[in-house]
Amino acid sequence: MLRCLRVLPARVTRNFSRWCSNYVARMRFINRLKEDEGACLTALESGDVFLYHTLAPLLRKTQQGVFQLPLLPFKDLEGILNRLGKDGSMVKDSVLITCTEQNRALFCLDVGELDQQAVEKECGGNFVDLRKAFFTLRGEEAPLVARGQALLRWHQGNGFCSASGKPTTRNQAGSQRVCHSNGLVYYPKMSPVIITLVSDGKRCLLARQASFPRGMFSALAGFCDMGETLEETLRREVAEEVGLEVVSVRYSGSQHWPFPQSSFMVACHATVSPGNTQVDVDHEELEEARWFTLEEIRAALKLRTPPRNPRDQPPTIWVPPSYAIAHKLIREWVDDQEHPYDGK
Ligand SMILES: NC(=O)C1=CN([C@@H]2O[C@H](COP(=O)(O)OP(=O)(O)OC[C@H]3O[C@@H](n4cnc5c(N)ncnc54)[C@H](O)[C@@H]3O)[C@@H](O)[C@H]2O)C=CC1
Ligand SMILES: [Mg+2]
Repeated sequence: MLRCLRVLPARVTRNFSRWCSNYVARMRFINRLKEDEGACLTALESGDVFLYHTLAPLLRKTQQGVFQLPLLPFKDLEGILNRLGKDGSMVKDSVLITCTEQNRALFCLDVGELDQQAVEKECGGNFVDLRKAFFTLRGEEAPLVARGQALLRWHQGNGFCSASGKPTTRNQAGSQRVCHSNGLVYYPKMSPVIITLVSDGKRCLLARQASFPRGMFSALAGFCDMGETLEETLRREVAEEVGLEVVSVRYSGSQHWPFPQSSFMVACHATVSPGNTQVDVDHEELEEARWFTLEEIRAALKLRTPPRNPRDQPPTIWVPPSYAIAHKLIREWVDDQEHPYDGK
């Protein structure tokens, strides 16, 4: 980032430092809310809450036909709960998600114990499956619903201490749970996953699991084993799933992936040597894996995803849509092929 800043005009760097100091203040504020019960409650009372019903987020369709995540001010939500015959103090069960750039704390709450249709009517929206919400929402809202569901799911599944069997209690922010009988503290869990696009210099390797939608191919992925480095996971997964030995690894980026549960996806490019490209697929894990040329990948990237006509014969090859980190890896690979790094 600093290297980029050197070549930016002064106006841009001034704006960046203003944004940066606001960012630092926000991050410190969020951190304080996790530690300070009173401050967190005050932030909730002046903040906004978005809703889930049995882990399905509430969305609202605007007159322009765009789906949005409705944010309900604390007082409004208290009123809605009272009208539905519930004690409004239930809002205090909300879990802290983030703080907006306008410095409003943002929380989420699962109202699964209320009648779904009654809440929908009161709030003017619909509870939809997370997968649909994640694929429909725009910009920043998709990661927010994913994060909210992951935290709520974690709370719902960690109400008891696995050592004592006694109930655990959460802090106001919902960033941890404690067993008071033995002092054990539990934090939300994610499973680290490596996802990698393997290249032989001219082609890239994509695979499909039997559970993927018809025609969809993606990068190779696998969960980290206990004690492994990411590089070790990557080399092992590629060896296990397609029988190839990786010779180099380059980090690309990361993404929280909410399906089927919370995974922390770390995306990397990998290469095998051009003399070692014979694919040997583990059919327990993958239905198919094969090398694709640049032309085939360009054609797949041009398709609308998922395609309108998935029953076509023969099936069209398509790749995950733009919000999936696999898509970013594939686009980067195409860029690298079209504009190879010359080392300068
Ligand atoms: N965005 C994308 O394009 C893709 C995303 N993925 C995601 O990557 C993740 C891992 O991919 P897979 O190929 O399924 O992994 P994988 O190749 O490690 O195989 C899955 C198996 O690993 C075992 N396993 C080990 N640790 C596990 C854990 N913490 N949770 C669940 N199973 C565990 C289970 O036996 C499971 O059947 C999944 O969350 C999947 O949704 C996978 C492929 C493409
Ligand atoms: Mg796998």
